[in-house]
Amino acid sequence: MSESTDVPLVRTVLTELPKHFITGVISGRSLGKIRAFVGVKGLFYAGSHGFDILSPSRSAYSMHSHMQRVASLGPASASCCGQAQPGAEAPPARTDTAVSSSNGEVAANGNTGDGEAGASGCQEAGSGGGGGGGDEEGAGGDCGALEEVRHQVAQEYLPVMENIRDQLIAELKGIDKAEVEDNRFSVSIHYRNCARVDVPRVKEVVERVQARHERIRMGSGKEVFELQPDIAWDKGKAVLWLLDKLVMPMAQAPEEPAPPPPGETGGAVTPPLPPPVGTAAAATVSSSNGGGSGVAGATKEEEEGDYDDEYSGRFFTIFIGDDKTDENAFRVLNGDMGEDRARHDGVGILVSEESRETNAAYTLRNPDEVASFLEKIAMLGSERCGSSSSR
Ligand SMILES: O=P(O)(O)OC[C@H]1O[C@H](O[C@H]2O[C@H](CO)[C@@H](O)[C@H](O)[C@H]2O)[C@H](O)[C@@H](O)[C@@H]1O
Repeated sequence: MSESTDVPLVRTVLTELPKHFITGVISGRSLGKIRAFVGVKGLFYAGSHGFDILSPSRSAYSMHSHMQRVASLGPASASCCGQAQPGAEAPPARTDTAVSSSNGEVAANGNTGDGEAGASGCQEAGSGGGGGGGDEEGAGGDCGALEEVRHQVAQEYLPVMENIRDQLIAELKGIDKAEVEDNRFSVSIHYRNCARVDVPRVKEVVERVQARHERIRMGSGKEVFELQPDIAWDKGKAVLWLLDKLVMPMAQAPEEPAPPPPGETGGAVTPPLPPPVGTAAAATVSSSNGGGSGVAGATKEEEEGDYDDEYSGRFFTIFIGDDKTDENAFRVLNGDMGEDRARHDGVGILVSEESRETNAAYTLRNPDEVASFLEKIAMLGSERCGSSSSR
């Protein structure tokens, strides 16, 4: 977020959105940092460029009520989107790759770590939390909640990444203002404050450290180099994973009929699924460099509701991002990665003041425009609920 960005507005919008749409944040920062930075509960978070994914605690519950509303009686039954329906039960816990690990965030050259502590302590639902615990209380915590799903894509690389971090810290010591940032599955080497003449030296060190390790790739961003596991994973893959493994299965989950709406008696009959409702969203969140993004989902039009299976077409994903690494997610939503367009329909929105080559379909100029856009989406969500509950 730029300094002029209305941060409280962004937070309010991000708090509002998940009541109506499945909402998430994907960042190059570590999971712990991005959760602490955004500080909103009820979102999906993916850190380390999507290598480290965490569903919100109680997400299954709230999504369940979204979906239950959709699958049972349609809008007329809704108390309101995102509100738990009376008697609605949380679906069983889903667990995935759950690990516990030490707090991995360190910083060099004066860049203080921001407390990954316990980000990995929240993932193993119902198992006592394992590890750190207490990660960013108030920033999405709820350790021990049964519904959390943690998915770490390259867990076996953690010791390697720690080695890389330590080597970089040691070998960049002689270069003034070069900073090493530990993002757990990605180590970022910032040179924004270095003398221009030192930048090639920074690059040399990074390349040397990279060459010492197998299957490590080097990327770059805004005045930053990044080393990360060289596996077929990125923000686009993370979006697909979220859609396929969490969002769609949860949409399918409710099989029991919803309780009847107030004033009605008798069991609810489950009619065929109504047209697509809900959305998945993934996006990077704003950062102090003025970039940033939020996420939201949108409703598809009823006329488009001719689908060949019960998942397809039900989700429309809006991915907003400003970083080079967001292009992978834009590509996924364009269907450029051979993905089934019907299943992964959506659009990418690039946040940029300047015109630049992109796979995104649309542009917003800055974080303030992102905030206004998301506010409108949130309003649409709440209007939909308002009108549906009055029907
Ligand atoms: O995926 P994102 O959420 O867009 O994160 C990308 C990088 O964000 C951070 O770096 C950015 O902000 C820095 C200042 O805080 C700035 O110096 C840098 O140029 C920006 O790219 C973060 O520090 C990186 O690790 C992320 O990869």
